[in-house]
Amino acid sequence: MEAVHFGAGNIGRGFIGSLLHQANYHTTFIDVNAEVIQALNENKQYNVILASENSEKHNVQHVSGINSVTDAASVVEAIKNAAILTTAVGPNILPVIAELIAEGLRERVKSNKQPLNIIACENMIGGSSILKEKVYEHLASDEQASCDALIGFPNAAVDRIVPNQVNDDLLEVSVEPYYEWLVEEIGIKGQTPAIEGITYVQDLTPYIERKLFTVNTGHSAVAYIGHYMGCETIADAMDEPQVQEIIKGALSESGEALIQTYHFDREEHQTYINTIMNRFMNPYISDEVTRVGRGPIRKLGPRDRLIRPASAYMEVTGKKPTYLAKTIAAALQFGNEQDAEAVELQQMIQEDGVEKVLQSVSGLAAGSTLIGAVLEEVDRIGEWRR
Ligand SMILES: NC(=O)C1=CN([C@@H]2O[C@H](COP(=O)(O)OP(=O)(O)OC[C@H]3O[C@@H](n4cnc5c(N)ncnc54)[C@H](O)[C@@H]3O)[C@@H](O)[C@H]2O)C=CC1
Ligand SMILES: O=P(O)(O)OC[C@H]1O[C@](O)(CO)[C@@H](O)[C@@H]1O
Repeated sequence: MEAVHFGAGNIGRGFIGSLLHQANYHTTFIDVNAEVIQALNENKQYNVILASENSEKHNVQHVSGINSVTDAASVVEAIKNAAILTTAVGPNILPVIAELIAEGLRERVKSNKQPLNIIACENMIGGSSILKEKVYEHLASDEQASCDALIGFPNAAVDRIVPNQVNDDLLEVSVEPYYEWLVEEIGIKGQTPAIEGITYVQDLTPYIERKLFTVNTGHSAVAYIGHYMGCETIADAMDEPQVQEIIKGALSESGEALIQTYHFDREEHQTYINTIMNRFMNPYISDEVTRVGRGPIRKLGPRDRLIRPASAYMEVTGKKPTYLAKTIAAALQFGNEQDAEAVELQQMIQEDGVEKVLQSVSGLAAGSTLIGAVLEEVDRIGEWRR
């Protein structure tokens, strides 16, 4: 069975590639990183190491790579024959890969009448649906109709912490033992792919919101507050009592919104939060706050991990959030010369001020309660300096 996976990075190799191998797929990774593609074609295997006491090693075999910059024709050929297509490239890259996927589908549906499921494994709500929209922009209406019959775009949520890392072996990747891959069954065309590790759910919304507004809200709180306080890693930040206080408060606020919206059991949700806090403190992982905070414009978006839970908390409780507002205030301070979005955000703040940025980037109404709450925390932020 052939799998095509876009993005041979941390999640691609360390999570999706590993499960595809265990499910007996040959995986063709598509990437723009020539070095990684060359290594995949030369080595034809790589190791995934579990970041835990025993450093358990999983050897992932039956892999190859195609450089989509230099060999688009081979990507089209691979898509024609694939039994599943997955992505882990980052939300901003989905529109970039859409045209090539459209070319592959255009050729595929002419001769291959087997269904194909395309699963975007990105930290975002509705990733596969957005990818479908972008792909369809490149297809004529008759081609779209053929795809409607055969090509599924089920939405998914993926959860596994895979930090940036430099290993002697370029392909080796160290990952936390925990993982969760949820796929919405309703979007599947044909049989559900038999991949151990995927949990199929009828309605993804409660699960992806629970994941994004707990794991990602919490992780970004640690990253932004920690970065503001001068910490380099998530582990350093988790050692700070103020970070602990803010993350607990932020997850209690997002938790309230989730519990009231989706009727999660209060005790079970607290256990979920505790598990996540322990994952952030995994001593076998070294994760930079700059990685976890990367792309602050995306993360300050209206539907993302900071603004959405803060707005939802206000909707269900009628109160203004304190700890999510502190986290948003810290996100607005996230300067990092290596991060194009961080640079752009700081420029926007300099030119227009925080209030305007919260309107344009976060979609908040001028004079809204949340803007007021964040501005109060921006004024107080100096209190957290170490
Ligand atoms: N690393 C993590 O802990 C987690 C990441 N995610 C999500 O997984 C996705 C990928 O994240 P990571 O693996 O951490 O990032 P990464 O940066 O390690 O991997 C992304 C890969 O995509 C490749 N890429 C960039 N442009 C491309 C293009 N046009 N065509 C093909 N490949 C291209 C890059 O070269 C890179 O190899 C993101 O949406 C992220 O939010 C989700 C859960 C956890
Ligand atoms: O990948 P993003 O959306 O930039 O988020 C930062 C990272 O921190 C996490 O929230 C937890 O590891 C990952 O899911 C993610 O890679």
